Amino acid sequence: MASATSSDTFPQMGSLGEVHVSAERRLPDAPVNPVMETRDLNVFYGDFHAVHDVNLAYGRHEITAMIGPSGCGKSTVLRCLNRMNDLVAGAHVEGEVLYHGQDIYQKNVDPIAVRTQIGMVFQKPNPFPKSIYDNIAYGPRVTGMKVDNMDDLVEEALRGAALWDEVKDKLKQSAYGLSGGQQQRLCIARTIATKPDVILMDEPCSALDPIATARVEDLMLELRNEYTIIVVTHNMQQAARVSDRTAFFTARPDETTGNRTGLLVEYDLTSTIFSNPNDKRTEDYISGRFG
Ligand SMILES: Nc1ncnc2c1ncn2[C@@H]1O[C@H](COP(=O)(O)OP(=O)(O)OP(=O)(O)O)[C@@H](O)[C@H]1O
Repeated sequence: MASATSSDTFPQMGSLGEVHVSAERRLPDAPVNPVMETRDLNVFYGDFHAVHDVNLAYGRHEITAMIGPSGCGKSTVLRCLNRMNDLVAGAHVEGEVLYHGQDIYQKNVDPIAVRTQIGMVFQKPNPFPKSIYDNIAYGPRVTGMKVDNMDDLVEEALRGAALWDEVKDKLKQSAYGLSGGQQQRLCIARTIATKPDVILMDEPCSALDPIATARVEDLMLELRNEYTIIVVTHNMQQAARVSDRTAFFTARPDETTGNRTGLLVEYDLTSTIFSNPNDKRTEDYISGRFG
C-alpha cells in the first residue's frame, strides 16, 4: 500500500484542488498494538441514535484524523474516547472503548483518571481566568501529581507547546492577554502538563487564523513523537497535512424517522483516503462534491 512522502501530491477534483500529504513516514496498513480502539461503539442522546457501530483503532505515536460532514458524529466519538460524554445529560454509550486493551467504560474505571491519561483540547481556546503559570500548574495540582519543581514543569509544558519563548517574561500575567493562537497553544501546554498518553483535539484550529493554524499544525507533528493524537477536523487540507490515518464518517437517515445516524464509512492511511479511497462516499466528500 502507498505510504506518504513529503513529495506526495494527490490531484483531486472539485473545489479542493490538490491535496498534499506532508507526513514523511512509512506505516503498516493498520495500527499495530493500537493505543485505543472502539468496538461496536454506539452512542445515543436520549432516544436519538447518534452513532452506529464504530470500529476504529488508533495507532501509537500516530495522528488520526476524523473527518466528515456536520452531524456525522465525529465529536461524539471523540468525546467517548475520554468519557467526556459522561458529562452530557442523556448521553448513553454502548460497545467498548479500549485503552491499552482495557474498557474505559467498565464500572471500576475512574473517569477523572481516564481524562488525565487521555487529555482534550477544544475547538475554542478555553484558558482559565488565571495567570499563564497557574493555567499550567492547575492540572498537576488538582490531580495530586507528584511534582519536584513546578517551575520546571511549567517551563517544560510551555516549551513542549512551542510557547515558552513568547511568554517566559510574563508568566504571572493573565492568560486572557494572549492572542487566540497563543491561548490554544497554552491549552495544549495545559493538557501536556499532566503528562497524558493521548491527546484528543476537537477542531483545534477552527477559531484560529492561518498563521496560528500553521503553528498548531507544526506543533501537532512535533507532539506526535511523544503522544498519540486524535483530531476531529472540518478542514480536509489539515487532515491531509498532519494525519497519518484518516477515518471518514457520514450520516445516514433512518427510513422511518428521518433521523440521521453517524457511521464510519472508511478508515485507512491518509495517503490512501486522499488518493485512492475505497468508497464512493469518501471520494465524493474529499473531492468536494458533497458535504
Ligand atoms: N448533547 C447533545 N444532545 C443531543 N444531541 C446531540 C448532542 N450532541 C450532539 N448531538 C447530535 O448528535 C449528532 C452528532 O453530533 P456531533 O456533534 O458528534 O457531530 P459532528 O460530526 O462532530 O458535527 P460537527 O462537525 O457539526 O461538529 C448530531 O445529530 C447532533 O445534533
